[in-house]
Amino acid sequence: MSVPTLRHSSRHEWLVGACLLALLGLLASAVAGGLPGAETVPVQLAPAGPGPDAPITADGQGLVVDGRSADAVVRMHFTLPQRADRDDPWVVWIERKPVERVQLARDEWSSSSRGFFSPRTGVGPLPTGYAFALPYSWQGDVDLELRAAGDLPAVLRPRVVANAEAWRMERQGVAISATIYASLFTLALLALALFSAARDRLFLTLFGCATLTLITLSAINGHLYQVHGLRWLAAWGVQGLLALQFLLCASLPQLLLRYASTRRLHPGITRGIDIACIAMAVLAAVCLLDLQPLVRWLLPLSLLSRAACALACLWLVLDAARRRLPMGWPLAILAVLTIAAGTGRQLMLWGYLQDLAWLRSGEQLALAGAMAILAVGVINRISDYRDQRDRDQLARLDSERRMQREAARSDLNAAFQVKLRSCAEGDIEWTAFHLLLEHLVPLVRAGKAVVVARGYHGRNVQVSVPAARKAEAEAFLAKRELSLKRHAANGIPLQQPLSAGDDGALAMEALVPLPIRAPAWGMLLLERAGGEGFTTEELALAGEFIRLALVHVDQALTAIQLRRSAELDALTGTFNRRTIDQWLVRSFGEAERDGQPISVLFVDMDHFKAINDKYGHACGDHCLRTVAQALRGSLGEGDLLGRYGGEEFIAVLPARGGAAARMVGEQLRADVEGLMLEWEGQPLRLTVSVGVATRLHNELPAETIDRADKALYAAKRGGRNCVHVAPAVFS
Ligand SMILES: Nc1nc2c(ncn2[C@@H]2O[C@H](COP(=O)(O)OP(=O)(O)OP(=O)(O)O)[C@@H](O)[C@H]2O)c(=O)[nH]1
Repeated sequence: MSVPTLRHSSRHEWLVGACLLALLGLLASAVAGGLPGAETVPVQLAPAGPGPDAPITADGQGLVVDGRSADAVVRMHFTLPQRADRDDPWVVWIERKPVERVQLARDEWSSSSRGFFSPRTGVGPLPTGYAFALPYSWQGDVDLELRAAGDLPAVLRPRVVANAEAWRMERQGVAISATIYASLFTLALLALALFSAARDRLFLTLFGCATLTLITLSAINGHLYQVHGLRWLAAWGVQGLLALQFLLCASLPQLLLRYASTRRLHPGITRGIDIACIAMAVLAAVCLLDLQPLVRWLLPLSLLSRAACALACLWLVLDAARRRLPMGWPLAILAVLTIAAGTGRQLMLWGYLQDLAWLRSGEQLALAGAMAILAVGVINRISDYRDQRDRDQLARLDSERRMQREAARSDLNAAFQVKLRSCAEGDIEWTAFHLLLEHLVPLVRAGKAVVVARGYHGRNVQVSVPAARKAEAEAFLAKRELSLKRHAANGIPLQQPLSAGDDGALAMEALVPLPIRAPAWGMLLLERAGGEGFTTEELALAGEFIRLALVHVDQALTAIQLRRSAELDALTGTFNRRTIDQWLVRSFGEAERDGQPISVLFVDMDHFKAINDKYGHACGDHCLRTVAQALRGSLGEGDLLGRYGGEEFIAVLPARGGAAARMVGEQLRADVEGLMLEWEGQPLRLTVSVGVATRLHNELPAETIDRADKALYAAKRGGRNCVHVAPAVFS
């Protein structure tokens, strides 16, 4: 299947606006949640011992964990005011960062040790920070030792807040994390449903990315290890986190590549992205295999791959936006936001920025938002598939229709060839139009159809379908004959709604003129029930069928004329000598088979040369035609008449013997003698001599003709204008 064209995204602008507004609302609420509450006690960090390199940030607010698993220790100093509410003690609250352990201690008191990868019960389902409740009795100046260690460099900024404030921050974190997880989970389900519906691997990639993002973010937040069945994943520690980040960095550009269909446009760059993605997937595998010599390189490589992934994604979405792909610009904006928030979060982890809620969750919210926008963009493809499917369906229907029409056209052609060949001359037009309607009406879904032709080859023809409504069609045509004739002269097909009849039913009528030469005219009328008109294609088809019918009518008529000119004598219209010879052979064979007599008469005009000489050849021709007509009139149905030579005719009389043949000969002679002929005002008198011969047993046509010829000669010698019957043998 060809790649569907992606379309302009303007119709989703409102949706983009709504999404961005929702996202901004969430961010605003996150920022509000991150502001220090009223009940916060200022904390000052100081070196725990006399050593020169205290692990404290420059502002004196953060403990620096260097990522080498050795404990970093600082002294916290703060002054606790008197608490009114015993149920709301002071709490040391530390942003949840991936550290192995963090603990507080003072004299004999020490808190329990907390760790990112050692999930604890009783901290809520989606913990945001490490909260250590301080004994209620503590008041005034307090010095506490804070210890922390981890495999990743991080800065911990302890805050002393009222318990209620700590819970507020926790609830805030739960709301934001739940929003992110729920949206990613919904997206993953949606992508899976879309994949099963559309069978496009793009949706499968979206599903994979949404799922991977969900897992990675929940791992980065430490929530993944809170899930009872997934606690074992914590065994991988930081390397598990890095592996997930590598995988995510490998999958996001792949998703964007598919979304942007850039593969075909920039093969070099996309091949580079592919190779980088494969390298990141390999690094993810290395993380999980825990290959010790490589471990120290994994963290810088992870930062590098995140930067590379960010750049690749930015390039892809900017390219998509430039090409005006659906959701291109909103996605580009969110990509920039995600990268900015991700950079801020990393700076926060390293201690360059304060622990603010929007820095904590901004990247994740922006990433989830970008995935949602991307999902909207790729869902747009569904309509492209639908358009493509509709186009395919139309093309299939069109080709089916073409094939059907082509088949009907060749059927019609074959029918014309078979039926018109065996048609009598007078039936050719009617038969052709009938065949035309028979083939056309089902194709154009016409309820009724009529072909009317006036003066076509000198004939008036009218054919209607269904035949049962012929009388109705005739009455209808009689009323409109004049207007139809006028329209036929235009030669342009048209259609018009028919005025509703008594039953109120609507109908469309198409008029397709027959291209025949004036003064003849003709029209094809098609009627379809209902308001649906005939398509241009249907009218064109009707025109084409009409032209085909007219061509075949002309061919059939020409064939008949050719046949006739080959069989008949051009001057007299009687059979020519070749035809008569063929008929004689056939008739003699039949007489032999049936045991019937057969006679041959030779009729020769008397003194014809004298007429020619006296009045000219035109007069002679006229006499020949007139005599031929008279002879034809005197012969019976089954008798044959032909011109055998100049002024000599032959008549073949099947089933008649000598006496009957002689009588016919006498009749012919008398009829010619009785002709009242005139030429240029002068009366002409014509006579003929007739020689008769009846077939003898086993006699061949040539032999009988020979005897008839001799009998004619005898008649001529006997004074002309008489009949002589040939004896069996001339003496
Ligand atoms: N006008 C005309 N004359 C023809 C045609 N074919 C033959 N003829 C003429 O017919 C005449 C035949 O003459 P003849 O064979 O002498 O016979 P005849 O004059 O009829 O004399 P008898 O047969 O002996 O009575 C010739 O003059 C031919 O030119 C034709 O098609 N048209």
